[in-house]
Amino acid sequence: MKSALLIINPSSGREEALGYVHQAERVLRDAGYEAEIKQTGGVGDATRFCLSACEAGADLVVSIGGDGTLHETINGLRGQSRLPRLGIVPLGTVNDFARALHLPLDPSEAIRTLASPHTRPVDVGVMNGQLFINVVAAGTLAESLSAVTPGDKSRMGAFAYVKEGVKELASPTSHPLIIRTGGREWTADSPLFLAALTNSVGGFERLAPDAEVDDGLLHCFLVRDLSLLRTLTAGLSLLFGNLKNHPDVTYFTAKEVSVTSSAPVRTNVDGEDGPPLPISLSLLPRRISVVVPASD
Ligand SMILES: Nc1ncnc2c1ncn2[C@@H]1O[C@H](COP(=O)(O)OP(=O)(O)OP(=O)(O)O)[C@@H](O)[C@H]1O
Repeated sequence: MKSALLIINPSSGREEALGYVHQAERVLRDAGYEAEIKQTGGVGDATRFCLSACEAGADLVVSIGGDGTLHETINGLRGQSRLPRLGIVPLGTVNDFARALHLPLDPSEAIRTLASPHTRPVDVGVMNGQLFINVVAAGTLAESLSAVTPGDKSRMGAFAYVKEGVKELASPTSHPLIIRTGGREWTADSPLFLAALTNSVGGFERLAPDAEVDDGLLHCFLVRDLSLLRTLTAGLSLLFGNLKNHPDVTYFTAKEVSVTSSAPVRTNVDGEDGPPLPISLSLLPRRISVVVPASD
């Protein structure tokens, strides 16, 4: 019999995940899995649960929660030679990765998808030895996203991020950032550097419209110091999927990038607080197989 581990974060999004446990168990049992269920209680649990499932030879690991739970779950796959397939039931606030993969955003439909025999290989990012699945951001705008509280997320959903972002955009602060890739180098006072693996960042599905989950590239945006007027035009470019062409944005793709600063600058990785700069980014092409609907 095949084995599956369901990792459930009861606090994700609007705190609805536990209500889907029985349905998920039933779908997996009908698909021939013996399913174990583990509930996270705090930071690092999803990583530990996933790691022990890998070591026990699990065929499928399912993340039931938001992007943060998914981020912790995939970090349990680090260094493993035989990887289980990854199932995703998006129950977070934004669910960027599920959007990028065109997975069903309706939890019941996503649970039915777990029985699908189809998978799609996806790239995984590496930042200072940690894995990420969606995006790394550095700078004051990234810090403002980390200021969103779980209470705000439960109450306001994705609007909680918009609220903090708009507050920061009204008077953005910049830090001196140095970006290096291959033989190239950029230095700029910047409120934001982004490296995205997928097109969906913070719920904006048009931020990096060229990014594919399996293209083997980091899609990088360096935003230079902006006046309020230019901030507004950059906001519009973001909405219309044209950010990379904005005159104050440097866009490039790379397989490896480093970001340093002479100032203390924090990062945000997959929507969660990350380490301070310096960071080194790279990726593992098509490393994880994600269960997708039959039509994908
Ligand atoms: N039982 C728990 N109570 C509180 N926090 C938890 C619990 N289990 C895990 N966590 C923490 O929840 C965070 C992940 O939340 P997740 O991203 O899944 O939901 P979200 O923040 O609502 O969604 P999104 O990332 O889309 O904004 C991680 O920091 C994790 O350590």
